[in-house]
Amino acid sequence: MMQVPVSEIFCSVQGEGPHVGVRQAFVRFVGCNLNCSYCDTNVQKPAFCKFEEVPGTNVFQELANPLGVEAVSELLNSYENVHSISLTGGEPLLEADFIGEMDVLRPLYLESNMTLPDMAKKIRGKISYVSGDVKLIDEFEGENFESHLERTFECFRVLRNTKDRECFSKLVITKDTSSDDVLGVVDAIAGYVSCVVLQPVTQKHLAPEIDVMLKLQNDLLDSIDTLIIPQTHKMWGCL
Ligand SMILES: C[S@@+](CC[C@H](N)C(=O)[O-])C[C@H]1O[C@@H](n2cnc3c(N)ncnc32)[C@H](O)[C@@H]1O
Ligand SMILES: Nc1nc2[nH]cc(C(=O)O)c2c(=O)[nH]1
Ligand code: SF4
Ligand SMILES: [Mg+2]
Repeated sequence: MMQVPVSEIFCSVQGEGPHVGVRQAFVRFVGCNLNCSYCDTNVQKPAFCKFEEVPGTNVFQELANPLGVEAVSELLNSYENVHSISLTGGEPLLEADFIGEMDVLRPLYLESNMTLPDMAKKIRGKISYVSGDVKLIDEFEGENFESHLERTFECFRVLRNTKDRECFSKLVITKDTSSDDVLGVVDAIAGYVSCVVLQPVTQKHLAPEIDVMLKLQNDLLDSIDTLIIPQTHKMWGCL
């Protein structure tokens, strides 16, 4: 039976994107192949997985890592009235083999940096929702920006929007984001996604100007449904 380290398992509401507000069970895997400057999540491997048995209590059990796929599935299935199960991290596609063996009662909602197309192929038939980021950072170890983008586009093609799978894209926008870069990548993935979400970075000192966001949305709306939605879970302090 497969085992992997897990950072946390909890039940909350989706705080980002077009399904903001739906109740979800979350499993946060550890480890990431990227290192985004704005990342709000610890991607290191912890000795224990934090499990919030009763949603919203901030009371956690500590489960020794690694956890088996049956245990993780059972913990996720313990939550009531869940719309879907958020696979996040870190980068959940690094654990595609584990995800392939999960046996859960609700649809899977993948939160990914969309840079691992071969891993995506392993689980595409199991995923009902894809919240796919495009990372516009231009510092990559051993790889240039163009090949990073090519792999990103390939990953969107693998996990593209179909009648059985909803795929949308999120782009975190900072004050340093180039609007031309955004227009270029959205043009490349427009055929693969249901809509685009511009997500302003949450740290105030990194945030984009509001007029720049609204102009970018307006330019994108000429070709695709485009929403501006900030992270909402941070506003009311839930997980
Ligand atoms: C922590 S990541 C984990 C999943 C995957 N590695 C990814 O980046 O999509 C989950 C989401 O949080 C977003 N995020 C991380 N830090 C953020 C910040 N400071 N402001 C806004 N969104 C942020 C990411 O862009 C991503 O959409
Ligand atoms: N409430 C809530 N919504 C989220 N949407 C994406 C998250 C993530 O970290 O992947 C996240 C998260 O950590 N909490
Ligand atoms: S890809 Fe996701 S988890 Fe990895 S560093 Fe970037 S925001 Fe953080
Ligand atoms: Mg988060």
